[in-house]
Amino acid sequence: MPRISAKICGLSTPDSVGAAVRHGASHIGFVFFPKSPRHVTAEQMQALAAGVPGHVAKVAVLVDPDDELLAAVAPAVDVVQLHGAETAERVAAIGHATGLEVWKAISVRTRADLTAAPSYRGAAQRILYDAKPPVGADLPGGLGLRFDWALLTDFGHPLPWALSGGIDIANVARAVTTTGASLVDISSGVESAPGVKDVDKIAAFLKAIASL
Ligand SMILES: O=C(O)c1ccccc1N[C@@H]1O[C@H](COP(=O)(O)O)[C@@H](O)[C@H]1O
Repeated sequence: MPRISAKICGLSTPDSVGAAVRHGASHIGFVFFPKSPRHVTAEQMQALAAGVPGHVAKVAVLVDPDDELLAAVAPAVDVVQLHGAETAERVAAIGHATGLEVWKAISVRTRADLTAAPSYRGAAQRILYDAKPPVGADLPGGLGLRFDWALLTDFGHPLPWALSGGIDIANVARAVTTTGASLVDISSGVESAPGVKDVDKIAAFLKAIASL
């Protein structure tokens, strides 16, 4: 079992799913957000996820989802990642309604942004720290942006957590050393263009993770 686990996010082709699974991803993510170049429908995700072995957790990345979308997606995944402005009450309700593990993404630019995390205790099972997008950005994540990882160095994490935002093969060792993350989440960093996953980059990234 590697010391550091990795979620490869924004998968939309059988090849990229295969590469993530074959090379040891602990989690694979599917984005349900029409403005995203990684957007998939529930039907596409079900087809992509069909042959994924049980030890690889399937994560649905959702942004302020309504109940209809949740009902369409939840039966085929193991984890719901909420990347919008969901309150703790909404996060808890989604957990109860779906029976799934729920991750809440927190957008970070300054230390003050971290104060949102404790409010999700008892509602989410994991916090995902991501970089805050620029004002007016089309996407709340998946922009390849980093935040100041040193902000997490002495932070008293209220919940299990993962690190995301601008991680790539060149910086992942520093990301892990600086923050102490044991689970990292990557999307843009294993792409050749927005939404286009590169199977060689996926393989190289997971190889690098295994050696940390
Ligand atoms: O990837 C997207 O398009 C996306 C859309 C809507 C919400 C979240 C999205 N991606 C998440 O963003 C982070 C970081 O991605 P990156 O490595 O910086 O590109 C990751 O958690 C994705 O799940």
